[in-house]
Amino acid sequence: MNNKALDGKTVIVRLEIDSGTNFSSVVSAIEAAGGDMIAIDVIQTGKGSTTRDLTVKVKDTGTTELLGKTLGQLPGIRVINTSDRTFLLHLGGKITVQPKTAIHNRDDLSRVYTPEVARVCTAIHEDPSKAFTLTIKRNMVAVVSDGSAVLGLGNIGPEAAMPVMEGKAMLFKQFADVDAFPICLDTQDTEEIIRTVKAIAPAFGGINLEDISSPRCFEIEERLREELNIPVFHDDQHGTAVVLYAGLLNALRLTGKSIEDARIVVCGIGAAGTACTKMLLAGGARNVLGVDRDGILTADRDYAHPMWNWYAANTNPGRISGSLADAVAGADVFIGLSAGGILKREMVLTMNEQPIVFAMANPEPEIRPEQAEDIVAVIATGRSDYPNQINNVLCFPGIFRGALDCRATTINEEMKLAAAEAIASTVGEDELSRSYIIPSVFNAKVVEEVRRRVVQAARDSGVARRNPRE
Ligand SMILES: NC(=O)C1=CN([C@@H]2O[C@H](COP(=O)(O)OP(=O)(O)OC[C@H]3O[C@@H](n4cnc5c(N)ncnc54)[C@H](O)[C@@H]3O)[C@@H](O)[C@H]2O)C=CC1
Ligand SMILES: CC(=O)C(=O)O
Ligand SMILES: [Mg+2]
Repeated sequence: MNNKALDGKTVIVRLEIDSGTNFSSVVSAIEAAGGDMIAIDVIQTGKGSTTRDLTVKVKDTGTTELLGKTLGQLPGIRVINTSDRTFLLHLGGKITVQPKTAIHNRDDLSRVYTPEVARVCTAIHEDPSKAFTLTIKRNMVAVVSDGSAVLGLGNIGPEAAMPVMEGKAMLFKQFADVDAFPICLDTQDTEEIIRTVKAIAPAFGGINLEDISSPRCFEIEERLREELNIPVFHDDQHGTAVVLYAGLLNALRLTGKSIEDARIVVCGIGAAGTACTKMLLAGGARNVLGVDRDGILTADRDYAHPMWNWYAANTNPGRISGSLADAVAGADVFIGLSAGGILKREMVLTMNEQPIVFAMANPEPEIRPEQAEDIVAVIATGRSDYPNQINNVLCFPGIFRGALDCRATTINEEMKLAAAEAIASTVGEDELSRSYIIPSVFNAKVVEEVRRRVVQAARDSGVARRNPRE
């Protein structure tokens, strides 16, 4: 994986500098290592030394490492630590739990806690549906991962998955005022995950499964959907599919292509790639080719992965076989949900006229926009630092806001389609351009419109348990 993708761009180096040391040697060492000093803060001054934080712009991880080494070799200087701004932002985690009211006196205490709280417990015992009105269940979603497919980083385990899940919880709160709590499980056993999620479900109004690898993710989601009466949504499958579909509708509109006639290559037939394909087929696509590590999936082969047999039977009508390069030649659309850097410029050059490239692997896309933007009609990635961010963050806050507001028992196909149409519709005809096929995550209209249409779809399809006030 490319380390540049993980780099913080600015690092803070804390130095202890002996009195009498010439500071210009520090500045020269930073420049020699390829850094650019942009600020100095004095943290502490003592008789024999001063502690300073230097904020330095760096090009990549290599520069950061060289910086620490070079400065550490200077006489009279000790490097206390080097931390980039991203790491500083993660110190102690990114979220907290806060009470809604303060406890000022014994009267407050006896109402929030014992003895008065017992009356509320009894009321819920008599009518369990009151958990929705009298507990955090009404607005609380569990973000559950087993750390097995974290972004494109792979099976890095539950502790390492936490920063992503905390990030998802932040996005839920900021964009849709949904309270969400990250739960990273120390098991990758399908049955144990199902049992554990069912056991914690009473506290939650919805379950957002995240970064669980395929094929286990399919069974886990299916079983939990059957066995729980709250929405269970595997974000990497359905959140991604909803946003992909919205972006593709607009990119096709811009290029004058039709979904029925477009040759669409989906690379990475895992959780996201499979769900995106299902949505494309439901939307009318007739010429989809799936590609994974062993090449194009074809019905001429038998796969150990049961979903791939389904996939091969429902795509690739011409039973083409071959590599990613073979699949991409003559294609109208490339959708990458696989691994960074695997789509080469030479391959893009073989695509049909006005090619559409959605390189959605995170953190490193299948191809960087700067490598292809001059030869494509539209390019999108999953990242926040390029235009056209096709990322499930455009979907999951609004779809859960809608589902919680109408107390939906599930999130069904009708609600997903409504969410996709809502996202696509927030880009007006006069706004649509090659660098604006999908709204920004900061466009407040997105969550509101997704919520509104999702509530309507839930009501129309009979899964809403209440009619929310507008
Ligand atoms: N932009 C977005 O909103 C989203 C992006 N993603 C990204 O998509 C990627 C896949 O995520 P999931 O489907 O959740 O993971 P997954 O582990 O379920 O599936 C990944 C699939 O990609 C295949 N793959 C890996 N390297 C490949 C290669 N060199 N050539 C062809 N296929 C290859 C794997 O064999 C596997 O089938 C990740 O990078 C993830 O960050 C996932 C969800 C949302
Ligand atoms: C965006 C996201 O959920 C992923 O890359 O896994
Ligand atoms: Mg994910």
